[in-house]
Amino acid sequence: MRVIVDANIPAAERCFGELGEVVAVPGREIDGASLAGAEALIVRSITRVDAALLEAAERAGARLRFVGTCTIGTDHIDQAALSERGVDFSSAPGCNAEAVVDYVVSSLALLAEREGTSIDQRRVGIVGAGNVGERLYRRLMALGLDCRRCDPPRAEAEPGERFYGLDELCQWADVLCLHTPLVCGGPHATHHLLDAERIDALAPGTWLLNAGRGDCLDGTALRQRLAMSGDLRCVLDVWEGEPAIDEGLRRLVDIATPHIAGYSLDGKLRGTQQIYAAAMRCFELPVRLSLDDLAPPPPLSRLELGRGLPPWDALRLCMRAVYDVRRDHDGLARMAIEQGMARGFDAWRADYPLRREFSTLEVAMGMDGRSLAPLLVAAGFRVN
Ligand SMILES: NC(=O)C1=CN([C@@H]2O[C@H](COP(=O)(O)OP(=O)(O)OC[C@H]3O[C@@H](n4cnc5c(N)ncnc54)[C@H](O)[C@@H]3O)[C@@H](O)[C@H]2O)C=CC1
Ligand SMILES: O=C(O)C(=O)[C@H](O)COP(=O)(O)O
Repeated sequence: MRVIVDANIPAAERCFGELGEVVAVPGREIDGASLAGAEALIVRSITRVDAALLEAAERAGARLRFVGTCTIGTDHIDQAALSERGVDFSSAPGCNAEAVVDYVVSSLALLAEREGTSIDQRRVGIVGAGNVGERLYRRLMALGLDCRRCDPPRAEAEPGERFYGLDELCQWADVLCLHTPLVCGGPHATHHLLDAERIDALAPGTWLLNAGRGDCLDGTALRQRLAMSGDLRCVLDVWEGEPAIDEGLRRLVDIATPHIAGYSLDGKLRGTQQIYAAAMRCFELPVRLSLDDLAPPPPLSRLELGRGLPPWDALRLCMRAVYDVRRDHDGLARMAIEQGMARGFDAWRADYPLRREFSTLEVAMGMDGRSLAPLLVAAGFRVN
C-alpha cells in the first residue's frame, strides 16, 4: 500500500510504515499528482483536502480509503466530500491541547513580567472551552486566576454549567483568550467572531490572545486599533492568510509566533499515534505502537530548586527551563527578515526546535520549598 504523509509529521515512517510504502511530501505541495496510487493520506492542517484535491487524485489513479489529520482542527478537511466517496476520516482531538495551554501560560507570564505585574490578579475570559479552552480554564483557576468561559454550543448542551455571552465576557475580562475552531456557517459561526466592533470595544490595557484559528479574528481591524492607539497587549499564534501573514500586524503585536502553540514534540507525536491507531483500525490491522514507544526521554527531566525564590519567580524559572515563548517570537522575526514573511513563517515551523511539555519536568525542592509545590503542580509540572 502507498501512504502519502506530510513531511512535517514526526515518526511517520515508523508508524505508517506498518501499512506499506511511506512517501513524505511537504504539506503545501500535496496535490492530485502526488497522490497517484495512494490508498492512505496523512496530513496536518496546511493541506486542504477538498473535492478538487480528491477529484485530481482520482484522475491520477489514487484509490484513497483513509484520510487522517494529525491535528485537532479539521477546517482544512471537506468531510462531506470524503464521506461521499466512502473514504474513512479521522482527526486527533486533544492531541496538542496541553502544548497550547503551556504556550498561553508562558505568554501570560511574559506579558506580566514586562508590565512588572503578576498574572494572578487578572480576570481571564476564555472563548471556546473545548479540549484546549477547558484545560486552560482549569489550569488558570488552579493558579488562582479568576476565569470565565464563553461557549454557546456547550451552554446549550450543559444547562447546569455556567457560561457567559461573548460581549459580557469581553466587558468583564482584562485578558481574552480565543480558542475557537473555524466554523464558517450555522448558528455558532466563528469567522471574525472578534470583529471590528468587538475589537474597538475592548478596554484599553486588555490582553488579547488568539491560538485558535486566524480567521476567528478580524486582523485588519486589530492592526488599525494597534496602529491608532497601541493600547492593547496582543499575542497572536494564528493569522489570516497563513503563511503570507500581515507583516504590519506582526510588527505591532507583543508576541507573534507562526502557528506553533501546539508544537510540542509530545503533542505532535500524540497526533501521529492517534491517526496511526485510526488507520490501523480502518485497515483491520493490529495497533502495536503506543505513545511511550514513540516519545524519547526529555533532555531536561529533573530540576532542583534552591531556597528562597518567591513563588512566581520559581514558576517562571521552571517554565522557561522547558519552554520560552520568546524563542518562537524571535525566530519568526528573524526568519521574516532572512526569507520573507511567507517562507520564513513556514521555515520556522518546518525546522522547529525541540520543545517538550511542562509535564515532562519533575521539580525537586528541599523541605523549606514545599510550599511551592501546589503552584508548580497547578502550572502542570510534576514535583517530588
Ligand atoms: N495554535 C495552534 O497550534 C492550535 C490551534 N488549535 C485550534 O484550536 C481550536 C480549538 O481546539 P480544541 O479546544 O481542542 O477543540 P474542541 O473541538 O475540543 O473545542 C472547541 C470548542 O469551541 C466551542 N465553540 C464552537 N463555536 C463557538 C463559538 N461560536 N463561540 C465560542 N465557542 C465555540 C465548541 O463548543 C467547543 O467546546 C481547534 O479547532 C483548532 O482550530 C488547536 C490546536 C493547536
Ligand atoms: O492541531 C491543530 O489544530 C493545529 O493547529 C496544529 O497544531 C497546527 O499544526 P500544523 O498543521 O500547522 O503543522
